[in-house]
Amino acid sequence: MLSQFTKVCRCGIATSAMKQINKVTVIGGGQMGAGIAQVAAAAGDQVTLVDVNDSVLQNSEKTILKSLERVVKKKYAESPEAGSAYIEDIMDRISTNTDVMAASKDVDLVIEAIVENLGVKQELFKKLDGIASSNTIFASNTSSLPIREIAKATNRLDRFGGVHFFNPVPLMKLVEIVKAPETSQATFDTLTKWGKKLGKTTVSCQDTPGFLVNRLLVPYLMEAVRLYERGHGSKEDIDVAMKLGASYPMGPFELADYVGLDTCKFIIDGWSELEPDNPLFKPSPLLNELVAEGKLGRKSGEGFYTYKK
Ligand SMILES: CCCCCCCCCCCCC[C@H](O)CC(=O)SCCNC(=O)CCNC(=O)[C@H](O)C(C)(C)COP(=O)(O)OP(=O)(O)OC[C@H]1O[C@@H](n2cnc3c(N)ncnc32)[C@H](O)[C@@H]1OP(=O)(O)O
Ligand SMILES: NC(=O)c1ccc[n+]([C@@H]2O[C@H](COP(=O)([O-])OP(=O)(O)OC[C@H]3O[C@@H](n4cnc5c(N)ncnc54)[C@H](O)[C@@H]3O)[C@@H](O)[C@H]2O)c1
Repeated sequence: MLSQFTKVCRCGIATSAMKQINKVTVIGGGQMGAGIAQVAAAAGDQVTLVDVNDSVLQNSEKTILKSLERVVKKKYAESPEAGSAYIEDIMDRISTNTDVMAASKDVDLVIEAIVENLGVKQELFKKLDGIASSNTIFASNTSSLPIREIAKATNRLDRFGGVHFFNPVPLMKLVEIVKAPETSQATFDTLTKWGKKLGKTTVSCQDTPGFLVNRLLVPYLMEAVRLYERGHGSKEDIDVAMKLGASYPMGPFELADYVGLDTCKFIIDGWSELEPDNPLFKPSPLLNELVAEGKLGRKSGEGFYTYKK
């Protein structure tokens, strides 16, 4: 049987066609998953947000609501009633679920934003592949892992791509769309169209380490921490220097705390394993120490800096 994702051209040969994404399951209710769910629902998609932990999902709903309130304060400054209706409309399109299998059975797209660990992501997609419709496209929001390696856990390499959002998702304008070697053109086009529907600018990436942005950003952040470890500048001065001297909105230490130091460590550990001789990817003793102490940045209340809870 031909799937919806396949059309027959006049010559009678089955070809893949771009499809419309309207129903989305987002797996992982942390900072990225909540943001992706928000922007997808704001663009009109029916969204189910999934996490293994119900208290995370309650928190995600609060985060989305808070973010929408900030959006509305600007967008509907003159009309608070229209603002409330806008929020209600979006929140109505988002449901939450801790049952990943039930939530992924009959949707157009499953996008994963769980912990940055290859084995955990592969295990998730292997299970999903068994229950999701053959029409469903799978995508990962990974920051640093090869899309093809994650996709290999499934039998749908052609319907698997990377969709890399940036933090905070509601404000950051870019999405990297990653075409792994077996990602079909139809899947790539569908994901690109979806990124644009969400109001983002998309760039096309090959499945190379860090895609475009992180291949440049990770060495920069690692150089900042090494500068500090060598005692060549305080973290406060380095942050001020990059904000005022290079016009970055956040300094490197502020940004690492914002991203989450556990995620930063997962990324650099993975890359240093892949290329142990590359000095740019050498792990940082200070980053390791902070993560071992549970200091994960803003989300845990302390990282390079301390935050009010
Ligand atoms: C040094 C350590 C080294 C170790 C690390 C090594 C490993 C490397 C790790 C790499 C990680 C990669 C991660 C990932 O794959 C890729 C990324 O996502 S990288 C992160 C990209 N993001 C950024 O670079 C963000 C930079 N920061 C900013 O752009 C801004 O600071 C900000 C976040 C937009 C916040 O702006 P501010 O002006 O500072 O703060 P305000 O609170 O005043 O906000 C301004 C304005 O925006 C509204 N707003 C803020 N947040 C939200 C939201 N979530 N939703 C809706 N609206 C929001 C806010 O209301 C304000 O509106 P206004 O009042 O102005 O009308
Ligand atoms: N933090 C960033 O700035 C950023 C930016 C772009 C991409 N990413 C990528 O997005 C992904 C998520 O990052 P984050 O910062 O949102 O992490 P996070 O720690 O905030 O959230 C991850 C969530 O996934 C949940 N989870 C873990 N395993 C799960 C499973 N098997 N099934 C369902 N839920 C599960 C956890 O309970 C947690 O709530 C990572 O791959 C990361 O590299 C992060």
